[in-house]
Amino acid sequence: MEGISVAYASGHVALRDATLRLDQPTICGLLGVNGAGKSTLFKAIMGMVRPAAGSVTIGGQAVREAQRQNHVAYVPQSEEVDWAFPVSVRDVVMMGRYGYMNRLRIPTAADRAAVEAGLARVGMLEHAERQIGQLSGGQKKRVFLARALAQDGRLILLDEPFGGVDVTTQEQMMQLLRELREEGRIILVSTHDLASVPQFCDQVALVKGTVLAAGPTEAVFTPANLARAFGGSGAVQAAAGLTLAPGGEGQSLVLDAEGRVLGRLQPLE
Ligand SMILES: Nc1ncnc2c1ncn2[C@@H]1O[C@H](COP(=O)(O)OP(=O)(O)OP(=O)(O)O)[C@@H](O)[C@H]1O
Repeated sequence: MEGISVAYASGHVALRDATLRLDQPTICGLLGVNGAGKSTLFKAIMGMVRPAAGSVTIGGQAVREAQRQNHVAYVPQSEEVDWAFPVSVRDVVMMGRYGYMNRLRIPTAADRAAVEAGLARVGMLEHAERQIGQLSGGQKKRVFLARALAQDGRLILLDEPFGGVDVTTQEQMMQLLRELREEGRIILVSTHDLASVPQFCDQVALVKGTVLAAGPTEAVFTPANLARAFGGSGAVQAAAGLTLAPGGEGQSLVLDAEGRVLGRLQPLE
């Protein structure tokens, strides 16, 4: 995305002159405080909001064309889903195949196979017949991940997929996302779990009304940048349960609550 600005009907400008380029298989963490504009950035990539300025291209194509070719899969924030809607887990995952179907939406054997494979990969086959509202928080996340898998998108957007999931589920989801990267996909994932960023994200993009900084984690996930994005390193540390300790040569060590070293941060230029 190149220089995009997005204003809502209320007149609120959620993003101004935001630029982000992801050009190889990667896991990029989208970080920022509540209201920073992360979901808005996803919506711009999905074509759900129209930028007032700037452009978004996916694989060199306009958003609409990339959508038509099913290149972009989206795992929404749980709050955006109507869980009372009377559909089963399998129905939701099948929605990932709609873009491949004609207007009558009659699934082919390939569509069914993709759905079963997606359900199996996230461990939700045994729950396939359940109404989506009956699932636990972690199971709900898995269902939408399975929908993205069934869609077979080259770019996968996940809006806070780890919120409210247990440690084991989070680790399984992260492992799956690593596999998807190895398959050549680009993963853009918003998260408030800063502690997992150094091991999980190849790249980070810091958002605060724009993209403040983006690039390789070791270069961008720095104390100074985090302070810019989150308004003070003390707040970051408290929010993430992180501690920063001097690591020599101007570097900082990121320690978790138990004092384990999670990563090493380079000083900001
Ligand atoms: N439909 C809307 N109409 C008006 N303002 C909106 C709308 N959606 C979002 N906003 C505003 O735009 C800003 C960015 O919101 P956005 O949802 O992109 O933030 P976010 O970074 O995803 O936050 P969170 O971490 O809480 O999910 C916020 O100030 C929000 O209040």
